[in-house]
Amino acid sequence: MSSKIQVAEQKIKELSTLLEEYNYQYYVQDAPSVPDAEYDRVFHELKQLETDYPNLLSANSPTQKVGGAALSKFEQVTHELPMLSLDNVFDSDSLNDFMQRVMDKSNLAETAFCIEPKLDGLAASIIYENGVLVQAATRGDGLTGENVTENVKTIGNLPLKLRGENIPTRLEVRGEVFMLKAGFEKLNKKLIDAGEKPFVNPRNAAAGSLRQLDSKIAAIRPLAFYCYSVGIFEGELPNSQYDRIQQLKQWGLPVSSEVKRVIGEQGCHEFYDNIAEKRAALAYEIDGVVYKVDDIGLQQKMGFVARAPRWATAYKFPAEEAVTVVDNVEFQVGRTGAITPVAKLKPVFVGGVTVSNATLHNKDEIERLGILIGDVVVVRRAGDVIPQVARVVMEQRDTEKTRAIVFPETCPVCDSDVERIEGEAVTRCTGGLYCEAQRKQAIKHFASRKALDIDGLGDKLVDLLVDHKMIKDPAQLFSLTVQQLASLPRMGETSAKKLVNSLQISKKTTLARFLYSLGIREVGEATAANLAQHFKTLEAIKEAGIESFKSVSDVGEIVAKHLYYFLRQDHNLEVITQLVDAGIHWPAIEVKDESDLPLLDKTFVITGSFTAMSRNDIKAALQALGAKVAGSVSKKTNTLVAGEAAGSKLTKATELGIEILDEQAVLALLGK
Ligand SMILES: NC(=O)c1ccc[n+]([C@@H]2O[C@H](COP(=O)([O-])OP(=O)(O)OC[C@H]3O[C@@H](n4cnc5c(N)ncnc54)[C@H](O)[C@@H]3O)[C@@H](O)[C@H]2O)c1
Ligand SMILES: [Zn+2]
Repeated sequence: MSSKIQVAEQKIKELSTLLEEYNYQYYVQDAPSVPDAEYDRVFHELKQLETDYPNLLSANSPTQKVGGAALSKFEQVTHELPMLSLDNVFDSDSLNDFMQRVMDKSNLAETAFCIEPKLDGLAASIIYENGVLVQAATRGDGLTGENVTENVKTIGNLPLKLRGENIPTRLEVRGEVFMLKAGFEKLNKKLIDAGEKPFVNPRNAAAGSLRQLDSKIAAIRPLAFYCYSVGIFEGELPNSQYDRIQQLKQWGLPVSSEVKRVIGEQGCHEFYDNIAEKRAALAYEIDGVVYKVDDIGLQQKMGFVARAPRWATAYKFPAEEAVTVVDNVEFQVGRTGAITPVAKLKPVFVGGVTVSNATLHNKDEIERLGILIGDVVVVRRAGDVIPQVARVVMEQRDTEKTRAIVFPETCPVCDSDVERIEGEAVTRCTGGLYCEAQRKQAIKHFASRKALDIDGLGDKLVDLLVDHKMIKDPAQLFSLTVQQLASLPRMGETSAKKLVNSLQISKKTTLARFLYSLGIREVGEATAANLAQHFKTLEAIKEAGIESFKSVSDVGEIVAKHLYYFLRQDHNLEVITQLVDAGIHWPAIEVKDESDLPLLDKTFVITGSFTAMSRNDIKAALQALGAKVAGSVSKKTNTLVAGEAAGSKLTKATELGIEILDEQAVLALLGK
């Protein structure tokens, strides 16, 4: 034997063993370790070698077999007609070759094809006797399948009894058991919540659900079925694949509404493009299109090869999943300070594009995936969705080459500390005002209406100022000159002067607005007002500890921590000092003793509309007298202030017997 043949023989052995292992995981365990594209690649490599060295082709080769063996825990069913697989093509040239072969055989210039979506589930054979469902089986190895009658009977859209006329006395329909995408998501969520292992994809979820010994479990799984062919039958059926499917539909059997009959190549390509576009929006997964010769006579004339008919082929969509390696993990800081780990991948072609980055979202996701740098991973890109790491191929982990993903302790952009608050998935940079990644966002917030309310400083202008490196933080706004501003595109001297003027005006503010303007996470206007009222001075707030923050109304553990960490960053403190140095000031908050707070510990709710005072002003005035102002009526509410057109809150307050004040009464209470 020449050494070349020996090498080929060795390779064939290797590939066969690998495919057998993949088949076992896929068909027996319902849990594939590699994406279909990877399986198909190995399969085609083996097929090519066997074509090149026909003497090395064994009848036992995975290329000659269908599926996996039936599990012995099920009763076995012998198929009267073998259930085969389908040949695959991946490009339009190979599809054209297939069409050409059909046309050569048919001696017709234009042949009719029945085109069907290639449903991504598992094949089943269902036998009806005198219109009654008597047996259902999986494909198994094509000759022997598993008896899953009781489970199939639980499938919602499948009739137990056929309806209509001329039903064959015996009829075997074949089709796909699959799971709707929405049902799959729900099922996986349930499994995860119950601490169980989720399914890799809807196909495997359908297979795992159908092949349950307990039909009660199958019954609660969201399975569906579509017919796509007829096996054995005793009775009359049309002589066209398309007409047969329509006939099945008339007997009450579910069929896909996408099935079409077209003539010639042109129609076939159009159908493919059409459904490829629709794919993401379909309620179920499809992995390609199946082209079948429509004329049953011609089908019979063309016949079969070992594992597939010659009269049909599947044109598979570009794979949505591919295998690659994680070279590194980098950390990106978003506009709001969220730190996102991003996997740097060995570039891989998936979902029609080359992908070299995939987001890992956050720490929880990293833990869920169990991913390490150097791991072999499955990357998924479906439709326009950004690429994700779907899972780690644990079988291929090389512990010599992998290392853990370590989250940075400081922000990779500004070096401030990062925080991750318990119960939150996101890790954030606490640099806030200082962090370059968050700069624009921070300045826009600072200038916004409820913050410093800087007239004329819109989002676009902030972008320009930062892009032109004229400001780095809000404090630098106040040293901008008319000349500098006027040099910006689309900015005349008049607008520049106006802006400098409104910056000047904005310096006079309140402590509450100032606190709000700092953009501390989850510190909204109401919280800022409560903080100002509680602590009275900026100094007191800077010195407060977590517990002390928590004693402020509306401030819980999380907000307290955000406040505390923000004010522990030297960078942030510097910006605050610069702002005060730039002249930002506010009136001192009077320290009132408790006798000045007649509404202390009283909870008010305000609803409806008012004429003499705005709702916000009423709120502020009540708070100044020590009241708490809440958003909804509950047993804890003491008083409801109800203006014009008050609705459900008024009803509820009346039901609970809570004191109700109209506009006049509240004005009197406030001494206005
Ligand atoms: N990831 C893995 O480890 C792994 C392992 C084994 C197999 N696989 C995948 O499974 C494929 C092989 O499986 P297969 O033999 O079931 O072949 P297949 O899925 O490529 O094609 C045949 C099957 O298509 C289904 N089908 C859907 N719509 C149909 C329609 N309208 N008409 C006819 N049939 C339709 C039927 O179930 C039929 O049995 C591989 O190409 C690979 O993608 C993956
Ligand atoms: Zn930062």
